[in-house]
Amino acid sequence: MKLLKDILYGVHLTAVSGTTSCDIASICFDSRQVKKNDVFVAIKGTLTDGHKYIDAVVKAGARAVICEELPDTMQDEVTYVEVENGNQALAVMASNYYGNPSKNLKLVGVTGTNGKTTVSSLLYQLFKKAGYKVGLLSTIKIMIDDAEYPTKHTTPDALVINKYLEMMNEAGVEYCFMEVSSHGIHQKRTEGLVFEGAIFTNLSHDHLDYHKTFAEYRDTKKKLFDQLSKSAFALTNIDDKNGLVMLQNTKARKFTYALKNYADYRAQILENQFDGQLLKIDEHELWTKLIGHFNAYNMLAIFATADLLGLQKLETLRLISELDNVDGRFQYFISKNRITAIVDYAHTPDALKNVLETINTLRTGNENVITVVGCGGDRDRSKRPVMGNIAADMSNKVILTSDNPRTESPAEIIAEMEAGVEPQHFKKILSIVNREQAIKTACQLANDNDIILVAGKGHETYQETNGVRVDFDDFKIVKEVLNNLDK
Ligand SMILES: CC(=O)N[C@H]1[C@@H](OP(=O)(O)OP(=O)(O)OC[C@H]2O[C@@H](n3ccc(=O)[nH]c3=O)[C@H](O)[C@@H]2O)O[C@H](CO)[C@@H](O)[C@@H]1O[C@H](C)C(=O)N[C@@H](C)C(=O)N[C@H](CCC(=O)O)C(=O)O
Ligand SMILES: Nc1ncnc2c1ncn2[C@@H]1O[C@H](COP(=O)(O)OP(=O)(O)OP(=O)(O)O)[C@@H](O)[C@H]1O
Ligand SMILES: N[C@H](CCC[C@H](N)C(=O)O)C(=O)O
Ligand SMILES: [Mg+2]
Repeated sequence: MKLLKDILYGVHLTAVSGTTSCDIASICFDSRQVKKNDVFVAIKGTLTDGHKYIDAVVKAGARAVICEELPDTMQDEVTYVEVENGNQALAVMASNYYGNPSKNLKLVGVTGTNGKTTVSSLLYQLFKKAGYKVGLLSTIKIMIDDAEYPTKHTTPDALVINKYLEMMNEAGVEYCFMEVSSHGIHQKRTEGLVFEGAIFTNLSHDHLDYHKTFAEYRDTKKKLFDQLSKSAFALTNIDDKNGLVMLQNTKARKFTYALKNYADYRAQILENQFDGQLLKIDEHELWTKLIGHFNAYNMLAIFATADLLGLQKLETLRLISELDNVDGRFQYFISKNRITAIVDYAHTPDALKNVLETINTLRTGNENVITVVGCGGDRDRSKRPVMGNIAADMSNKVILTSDNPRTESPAEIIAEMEAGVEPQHFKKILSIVNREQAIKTACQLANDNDIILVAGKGHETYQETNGVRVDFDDFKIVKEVLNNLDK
């Protein structure tokens, strides 16, 4: 039990009815989970409004209700607190409830359209190798040093974040790296957290269903930097045209990285091969297994972060060369007949273009590139035609297919992708709704030495349709099919 007034510390209250000196069992923002003596926080969401469920939570035994407007009828035994913003209140309350765990470790946030999982997972690996106890909150998984936990979000809700940070405190974790998505920032899931630093990777087309305009999407990302303290660091990629925007209003110490422009941290690509690339960072040569110019940015970002967090530069470079690729990011397998199958989480136009550019620059002869790709349902529809055309333009053959249709019709999503394909590429494309069948067809079409790219789902081990997730693993399937075809 915790006192309501302690949980509310730092929350801007606009009205209170009842006592705040009451005991609270736990914080809840979903009426369906409220138990006796809980405090319920009403949130205005995208589908419904938590305020509609206030009567129901009171019946279920809630001791207190936090809301943006006090209800017309109030019960004497319940405390009602009015706040300006439910999401913000929830985030601050969650931090207080779990003892402000972000203050007891060095928390670094990574934001940007692409590269968040890669950068945060590599930082986790790097700091582990350097001998520290490390935490990770990422799209793929949550790690408390060596213990792994599943996750459904890139940036979980404030209660989940703070619960895991508290567990990290208990486990003696010193550094934690976390992905900060634009949905997370917009829904204030990370407010109330104390960041040691923040990293910006890049900004390109995504989530314009949710943020409506690119400017709004950019400004949402920028908020992470606006909220940093004076002692924190703000590290940005200034080869990206929005890199400097992130630093405009931050109080933090500002640092830049770049491959093309003058910056505090610079890298050069000396060699690029299928099994790795040679980089020059800080006058030192460094071999990394991660390929593609986008990964040169990722490696530079982690080198700079390690330096800003006080690791020795030479030791960092040595450890970076040992880092392994992240699951589902350019994960490849070479078959008996030298067909290369690559699984990559490219689910945005920019990521798809980068991956195909990398593949095309590594081609040594006249091998064909066969791409299997789809676009997610209930997500930004305007990505679909653009991704359809990028795939067709940069591959010899494309199979358009499904990627988590969610509540949409898979065939209609594919039709929207097809609509973007320019006429000169029409003969390259095939559409197969069933993703397994699409992968099988790509494998059947592949000749010796060809390259198959299966894009969009990366590490995911499911396909989601109408709220139901069935087991589905791109890498496992493509490997099995090629082996069974004896190719
Ligand atoms: C669009 C979106 O982001 N939605 C998130 C949001 O839910 P919502 O706004 O739809 O909530 P709602 O259903 O309208 O309900 C409003 C409030 O009423 C409450 N409620 C609802 C029903 C009821 O009977 N009783 C009740 O109390 C709900 O608990 C909620 O507090 O708040 C929920 C709780 O935090 C999230 O789980 C949910 O994520 C949904 C499932 C989702 O798919 N989000 C994706 C888009 C997302 O967040 N992705 C980013 C990654 C993007 C990227 O990296 O590219 C992420 O960080 O994971
Ligand atoms: N720095 C980068 N710049 C551009 N593209 C990148 C970069 N790093 C990775 N990518 C591409 O984007 C894909 C997704 O990378 P990653 O999972 O690291 O991004 P993310 O930002 O975590 O994505 P999400 O928003 O889904 O969490 C990769 O599979 C790769 O194709
Ligand atoms: N974080 C991204 C992941 C997209 C991955 C893709 N496979 C899909 O399901 O659309 C999102 O939630 O939009
Ligand atoms: Mg991610």
